[in-house]
Amino acid sequence: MAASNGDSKMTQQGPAFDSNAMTLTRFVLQEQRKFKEATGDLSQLLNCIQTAIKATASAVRKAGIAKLHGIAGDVNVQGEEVKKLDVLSNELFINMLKSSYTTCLMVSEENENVIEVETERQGKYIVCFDPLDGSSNIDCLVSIGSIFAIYRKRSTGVPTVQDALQPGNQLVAAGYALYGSATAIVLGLGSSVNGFTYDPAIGEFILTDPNMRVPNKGKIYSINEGYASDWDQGVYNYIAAKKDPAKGKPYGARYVGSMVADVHRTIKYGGIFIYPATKSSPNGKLRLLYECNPMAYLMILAGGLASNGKISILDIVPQKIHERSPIFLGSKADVEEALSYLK
Ligand SMILES: O=P(O)(O)OC[C@H]1O[C@](O)(COP(=O)(O)O)[C@@H](O)[C@@H]1O
Ligand SMILES: [Mg+2]
Ligand SMILES: [Mg+2]
Repeated sequence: MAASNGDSKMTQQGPAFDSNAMTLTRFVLQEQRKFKEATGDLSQLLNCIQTAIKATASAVRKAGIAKLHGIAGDVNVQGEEVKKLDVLSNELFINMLKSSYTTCLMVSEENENVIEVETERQGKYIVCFDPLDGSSNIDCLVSIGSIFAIYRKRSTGVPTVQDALQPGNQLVAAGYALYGSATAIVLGLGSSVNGFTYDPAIGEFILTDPNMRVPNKGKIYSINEGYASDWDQGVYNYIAAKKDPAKGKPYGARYVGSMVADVHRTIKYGGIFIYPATKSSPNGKLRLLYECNPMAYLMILAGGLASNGKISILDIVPQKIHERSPIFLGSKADVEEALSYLK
């Protein structure tokens, strides 16, 4: 119903939805025509991922209340089992991806082995995903996210785990959802990275950050300094230099502890995000297939860099589905400078 002030654009919920607004659904259809992905398969897949993200966002926003009615694993007042968010989001992603009829294999952080899709529901894509990223931040209501990476099955015959072990330079598309002050999706597809914000008034993700570009150089470094005593000397020297006024204006330090939130800030503001190898974790902590590869793909598509300290993340040929990799990711000049300290 139009507001009484006669402005036909306003409704009681706020500005009326502009029916020409670029929604994520429309954007994907438009983009896939540009680079000739199969007839609608990719749109169908991304729509199903979008649905899993909307359902996860709804569960994230209610998590505190759900806990009021019983802790995870218990039964709440409605007699429903209160699932841990990462279990729930994992089930949502698996169910939505299977029902998209566009995937043949999945890798989830939460599942030890590859997830096979029954033959009658198989499609040509392989999706690696982290259904809930930033798990240490769930209970304190700090931003968390979901991450996905889409590959095409390149071999003929029955899908096997080998089909999932593709380097990031074979990615078809990748993206993440950020459950923060707003719910956002950042999608790397074709030749650009685009950001969408969820509008609850119309239940759609609207294009709000077209053609995202990471600044060539930033003023922020992001690393968990609690492990400083465990870092290689080169990392230690780089971070010390970022704090040393004798070496230029010191950088700000920001670390959320959710990769999606730290990477989103890095794309928006510039700077560098580092999860390095440490003496206790020689390959770092973050997983290659569903954390480092998708984030590296997005950062590089947005004009930045992503390295394991020696080569581009996207050139690493995975050996195992849950293998880890050190990662230096962000503004081109900042990553190049950091790498110069590792030699
Ligand atoms: O607490 P630490 O060691 O700094 O690790 C933080 C990192 O761990 C993670 O939470 C790992 O991801 P999951 O929460 O999906 O396991 C990243 O989101 C984050 O960047
Ligand atoms: Mg994660
Ligand atoms: Mg996770």
